[in-house]
Amino acid sequence: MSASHQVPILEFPEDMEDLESSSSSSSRYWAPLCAKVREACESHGFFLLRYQSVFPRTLRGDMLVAMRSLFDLPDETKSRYQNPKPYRSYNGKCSVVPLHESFGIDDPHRLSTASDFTHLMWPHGNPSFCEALHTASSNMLELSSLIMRMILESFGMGAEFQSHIHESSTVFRLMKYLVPPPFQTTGGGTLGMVAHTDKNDITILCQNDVQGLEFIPRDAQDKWVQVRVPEDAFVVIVGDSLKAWSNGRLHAVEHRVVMRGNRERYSWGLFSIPKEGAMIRVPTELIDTDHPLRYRPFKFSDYISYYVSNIRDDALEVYAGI
Ligand SMILES: O=C(O)CCC(=O)C(=O)O
Ligand SMILES: [Fe+2]
Repeated sequence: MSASHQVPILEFPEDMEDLESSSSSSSRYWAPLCAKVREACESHGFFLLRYQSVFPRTLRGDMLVAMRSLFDLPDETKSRYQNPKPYRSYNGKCSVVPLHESFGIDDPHRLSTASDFTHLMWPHGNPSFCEALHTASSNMLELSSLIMRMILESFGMGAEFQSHIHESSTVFRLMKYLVPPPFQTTGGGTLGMVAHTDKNDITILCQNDVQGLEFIPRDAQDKWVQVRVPEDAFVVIVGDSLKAWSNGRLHAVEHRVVMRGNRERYSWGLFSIPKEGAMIRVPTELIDTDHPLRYRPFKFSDYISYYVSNIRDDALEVYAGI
């Protein structure tokens, strides 16, 4: 892996909450950290993040137990979860990526939502699953809002743009990748998730210790690079909506999952998405002679509808590019 393809690893300190406060001594640390987040989002479109206090080891363990219990349910039970919105319903072993299974749940940081989903899967309840889902999504939502705030501040934008954060909701995705058949495990591996850019603002992913995530570096448009995600790290990914909002300064990285070896992979992620009806509009602060306007204003929901019916790699440019 060449130096430019090294994935940035950031670490947020345990006392992050104190740093966020605006006193001048803490801002000496806060501002450089915001700049590092922005730099990673501009140069790579994603980064690895260590931030123990958001996701202690015990919660990771609880999430993995919870996910195993969910995906071990009979297909018939899992298929009860149907949702008309794209990328939500139980999606199992489809013909394009037969190794992949997933659920997408809207806002399970609300206890009632986590509980409804749990009761649909386990009519007699499953308190430990519900607790893990609710806590994981609440903590990851907090982290996602923090990262959005850091990005805004790195562009010199303060409270007046906080609406961009508040006008977002979330989808929490639970994913399992099956072991590829033995004849497919050698060489290039088997595709677990097709190449794509995320369509939302920011994605925060966690996984078990089975690797598989790959990305195309910003400066090498045709070369896939494997990422080794440490077990205690998050992967933070910039999506198309944030790229558009930033007038193309931030990079929405193309990524995919390739399965090799003989162990199952589990991952879970919080996708922050603009709220129903919210417009994505480049702020005037991000338009200048070096950065002429690249995207027209658009509604996220319209963009998703366009993407779902056209599925193309250059969807953002074709749909909203100027
Ligand atoms: O499972 C992973 O690590 C990646 C998932 C992903 O890229 C997605 O759901 O958009
Ligand atoms: Fe993705």
